[in-house]
Parts: sequence; C-alpha cells; structure tokens
Amino acid sequence: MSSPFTTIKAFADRLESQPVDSAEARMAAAERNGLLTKPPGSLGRLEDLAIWYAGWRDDPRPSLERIQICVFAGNHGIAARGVSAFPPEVTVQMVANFEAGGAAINQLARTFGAEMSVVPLSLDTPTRDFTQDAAMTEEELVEALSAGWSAVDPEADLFVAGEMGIANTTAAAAIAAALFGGAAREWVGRGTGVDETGLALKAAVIEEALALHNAARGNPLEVLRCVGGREIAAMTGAMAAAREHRVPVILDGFIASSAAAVLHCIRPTTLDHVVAGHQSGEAAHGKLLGMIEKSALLHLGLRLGEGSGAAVAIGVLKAAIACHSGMATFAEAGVSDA
Ligand SMILES: Cc1cc2ncn([C@H]3O[C@H](COP(=O)(O)O)[C@@H](O)[C@H]3O)c2cc1C
Ligand SMILES: O=C(O)c1cccnc1
Repeated sequence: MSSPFTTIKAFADRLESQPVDSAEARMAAAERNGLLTKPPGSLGRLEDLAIWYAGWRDDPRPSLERIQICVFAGNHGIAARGVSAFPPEVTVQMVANFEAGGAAINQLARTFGAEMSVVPLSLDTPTRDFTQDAAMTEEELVEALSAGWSAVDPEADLFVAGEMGIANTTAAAAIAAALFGGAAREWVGRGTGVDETGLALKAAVIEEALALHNAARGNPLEVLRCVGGREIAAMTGAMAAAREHRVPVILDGFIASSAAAVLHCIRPTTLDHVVAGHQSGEAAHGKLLGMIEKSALLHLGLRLGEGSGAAVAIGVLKAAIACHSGMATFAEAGVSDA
C-alpha cells in the first residue's frame, strides 16, 4: 500500500481526522468483563487491556490472529561523533541478521506468533550530522514517514514497530529534549553501553543540536526532521497508519517512544490506540513514557530495541484476550454471583 501524502503538511492534515475506537464494542466488552467467573477486577490490567483492544477491533469478544512486527533500519550521521559503543556498519550487518533469522526479535516474533518484516531505509545514505545541519530534508522526512505508513498491513490485528540504527538513542534523546525541554543530560542513556565519557559526549552533542535547531521547537514534525532519523520517522508514520486502520499498537522502548512522542505532541489523542509494552533500561525511558502519558506493562530491564520489549508484551495481551474471550460467565458456568 502506498501512503496517502506527499508533503509533511499533508501527513499532519491526515492526523486531524483519524478514526476513534468503537465505544459500543468497548462498552460491550466492559459489560462482558463484569460477567466473567472471577472476582471483579481480579485480572488487574489484563481486564483494561482486553477492553481497550475490543474497542479498537470493534469486537466485544475479540481474538488476536494476525500480528505484525516491522523493524525499520536507518543510519545516522551523528554516529561519526562516536556516540555509540558500536560502529555504524553494525546497522546493515544486523539487517542481514534479521533477514537470516538470527536476531533476538526473530526468536520473539516466532515465540509469540508474529509475522516479522525488515525495512532498510537508504542505509548507504546516513542522515546528516544534526549538529551541523538538519538530519533530513523535507523530501527525506516524507519518504521515511511514507515508508513506515506503507509498511503497515491494514488487515493486521496488532502492530509493533521495531528499529535498528547505530546511534539512534542519541537521536531519540535529542527528539525528547527538543519536544519536552530539560537539559540533554536528563535524556541521555547508555544505549549500546557507552561509559561516563560517552554519556557526557552524547549530552554535549545534543546541546549543540538544540542550539542549532532551536527554531524547530514547538513544531514536532520539524523536530523529527532536524534531529530524528529515518527509522524513527518511519515508526512515526507506521503508528499513524495503524491508527488509520484501527490496528492497535504495542510500543517498544526509548527509541520507539521518541517516534510516538512526535505524534503525542501534535495531539495526545493520536496515541489512544497505543499501549506501552515495556519500560526499557535506557535511563530516560520512564520519564519519556510519563510525558506521553503511558504506563508500561513490563519492567524487565531490556535495553535492546528491535521491537523486543513490545514483542514480549504481546504475550501479556494474548493472555488478556484469552481470558476475556474464552472465560465462562457466572450464568454459563453455574457459579454463584456475589
Ligand atoms: C549488535 C546490536 C544489535 C542491536 N539491536 C538493537 N540495537 C540497538 O542499539 C542501537 C542504539 O544504541 P546506540 O545509540 O548506543 O547505538 C540501535 O540500533 C538499537 O536498535 C542493537 C545494537 C547492537 C550493537
Ligand atoms: O529502549 C530502547 O529502545 C533501546 C535502548 C538501548 C539500545 N537500544 C534501544
């Protein structure tokens, strides 16, 4: 499927009129939840998850059959500043690993019954070093948003966006700092494992970028263009497309959350179809989730990306839906109600 926009403005306009969930299905699911053979509220967040999912699928007794994980890959000019513990050629090497089935996300996709695809985005042309120039031109941003948009299967019943891009925790932290303010130091983390000097370098690089791109602040898509990356923009486009098709999304870690934050800052309701799968070990992820008003399902200390934390959370959503749609009601089971 191709994307329905060819300009940044047309993408932004598209966000103005996106569908909402089915209140009828959501309310019917809440009613069903109250009839199931368990003390009220005893399945905790699983109950909320099933009801949320039912609303987006327009089905009070939904199932989860067609799960899509899409891993977007991009290269970053900022990698040349030494902000990652790994060299930039790892991005393309990991793409080959995804294609061969050898990465963590391959195993998780198989474990949770998801279809996984990889979308490399102009890997031979890294974004520009955003301390010197905007990371992307307008055309490049539109191309990346479109690639993400087009990657979403409208027939999927759940979508996860993952990413691979050496140095992208620096881009994600720059986006977060530009959108939400605060010192760069508060938004940086160790990514692939940089030391204290590396952390200080990341913060310094981001401060330089914020000074250069100060005019972009207040315009979330311009922030994405100036300090983001192709795979991050693709995740933004994909999450918006999922909303267009009423496909619920499980959000991955810090980098995916920076892509989601762009949508949140355009309008917070653009993330109503999104649930946070996990809180990653990247230092500022908890703070970023707070900014986008999401509370993570899992806290496992993962700090990988690739969609891995979201993939593990698919298991939680499956558990929620299995209970909600499969359990007997008090009347059906002949169990005495309170
Ligand atoms: C082998 C390998 C596999 C990965 N899979 C995801 N990432 C993760 O690490 C990168 C972000 O960290 P930084 O900003 O420090 O470069 C991203 O590619 C992210 O997806 C990986 C990193 C490596 C080295
Ligand atoms: O939270 C993430 O997305 C993350 C953290 C560290 C490295 N790569 C990704």
